[in-house]
Amino acid sequence: MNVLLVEDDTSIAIVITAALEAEGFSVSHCQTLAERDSMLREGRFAALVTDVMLPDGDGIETIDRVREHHPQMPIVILSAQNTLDTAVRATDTGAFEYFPKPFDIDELARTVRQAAGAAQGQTIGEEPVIEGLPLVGRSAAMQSVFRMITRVLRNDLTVLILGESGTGKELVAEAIHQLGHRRSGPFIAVNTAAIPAELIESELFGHEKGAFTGAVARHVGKFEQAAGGTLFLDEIGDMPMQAQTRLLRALQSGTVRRVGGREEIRLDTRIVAATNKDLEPEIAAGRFREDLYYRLNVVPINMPPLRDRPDDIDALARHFLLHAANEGLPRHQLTPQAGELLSRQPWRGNVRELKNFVYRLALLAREDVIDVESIVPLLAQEQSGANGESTGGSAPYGEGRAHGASASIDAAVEAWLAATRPASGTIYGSAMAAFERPLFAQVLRETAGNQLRAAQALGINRNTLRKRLGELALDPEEFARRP
Ligand SMILES: Nc1ncnc2c1ncn2[C@@H]1O[C@H](COP(=O)(O)OP(=O)(O)OP(=O)(O)O)[C@@H](O)[C@H]1O
Repeated sequence: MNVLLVEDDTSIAIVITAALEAEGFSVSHCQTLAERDSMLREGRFAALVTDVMLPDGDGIETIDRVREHHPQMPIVILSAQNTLDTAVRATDTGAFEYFPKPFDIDELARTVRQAAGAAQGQTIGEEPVIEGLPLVGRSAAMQSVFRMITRVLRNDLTVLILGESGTGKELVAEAIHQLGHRRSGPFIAVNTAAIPAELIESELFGHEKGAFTGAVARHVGKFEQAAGGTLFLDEIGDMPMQAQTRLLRALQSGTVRRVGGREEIRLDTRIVAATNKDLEPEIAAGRFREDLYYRLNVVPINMPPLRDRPDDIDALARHFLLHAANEGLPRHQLTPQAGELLSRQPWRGNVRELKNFVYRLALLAREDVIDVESIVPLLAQEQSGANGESTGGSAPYGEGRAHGASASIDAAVEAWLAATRPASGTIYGSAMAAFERPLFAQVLRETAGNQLRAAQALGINRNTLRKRLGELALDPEEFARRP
């Protein structure tokens, strides 16, 4: 069986060809769309494996030309642009499979074998593509999230999104809605943990007038409001038992009944649920219904914590800087070293914490180009818990790791070493000088520039202080309080 490979990167083409040949295929290779079209006219191929960005155009946009003459031919798409948008564009073509680069070459070869074996082709999706979804993720872990998203867009399978707080669960739910076949309907999000237990059923299922004291009018519940669209049930792990039972009944029967009502209303909504709780222990402890878990967990999507995908951090930080600027904050850029430093932080509050941090940075940074020096003090604050509300999340992190002030000094030292890289043999001297400057500045601030009191507080000789201040170009006058 012959496979046509369209790939302009010769070294990648060589590797793929070898893997496909090992799988028993013969491979015809070309580098442009024009060559692709002419080879397809002339030869017979069991499958097409194509890159997206080619010298004479886009491998996805021009797939219609292939489909016209070869409607049944399985197509496997390879792409270096690992955005959700590309994943969706690729699957919208009805491609057999989409591989973001870098990919596992053996998996690719196996997939082509499967595709050629099945050789049944698929129809071209009719759905237009929504550009510019704000889901950033180039890590392998996020690429598999994107793949899962593309698999549920044309069906109504229930999706359960699992992951720590701030990992992007709600954003993924929105993406499923906006890109899916129900996008013209509403997206209704309910935080089940935020609703008082006694109101939850009425919130979800609605109530009839007079159903209970205070029910002065009929209320249409979230299930009905979401008709034709998507219902996002957030924090499902915190739902009270009784509401769980009613939810299960609704999912089983495909109908809801308003509280105090008799009419059975057919469900017409895709359900996406999410939780940051590990549901299995909740089930074991009798706090979450096992049968409901199985009902919801049809398609699980696991959101990896940010610390497990450091490859995403630089791109996310740049994305948020851009957003901050679009929202009227000063426009900044990030140096590669600064991006690298951010990528090494734990971000216990995940993407939410990073986002808040970047917005604060955008607000506070004085330079247009943000380098390590602007980040270190803010990071130190972040890690000493000064911005506790922004760290969010209950996720356990790094047992045995230093906390509080010592953690912030650790982080500052690590960042400083990474950024300045003093020559071997000079590290101690440079580090002491780097540490002395902010230390002296702080003590001078506290003593309003009084050198005698500063020297006493520091426990050093006044002349030594004066000499060091000169060497460090610190002017005590600057710390004198102005009236
Ligand atoms: N991959 C991503 N790309 C861009 N922005 C993201 C991404 N992931 C998360 N965010 C942003 O981070 C913030 C937190 O995300 P989101 O609210 O979706 O998290 P969550 O997992 O639902 O959190 P919680 O469990 O606390 O509800 C949001 O502002 C969201 O837009």
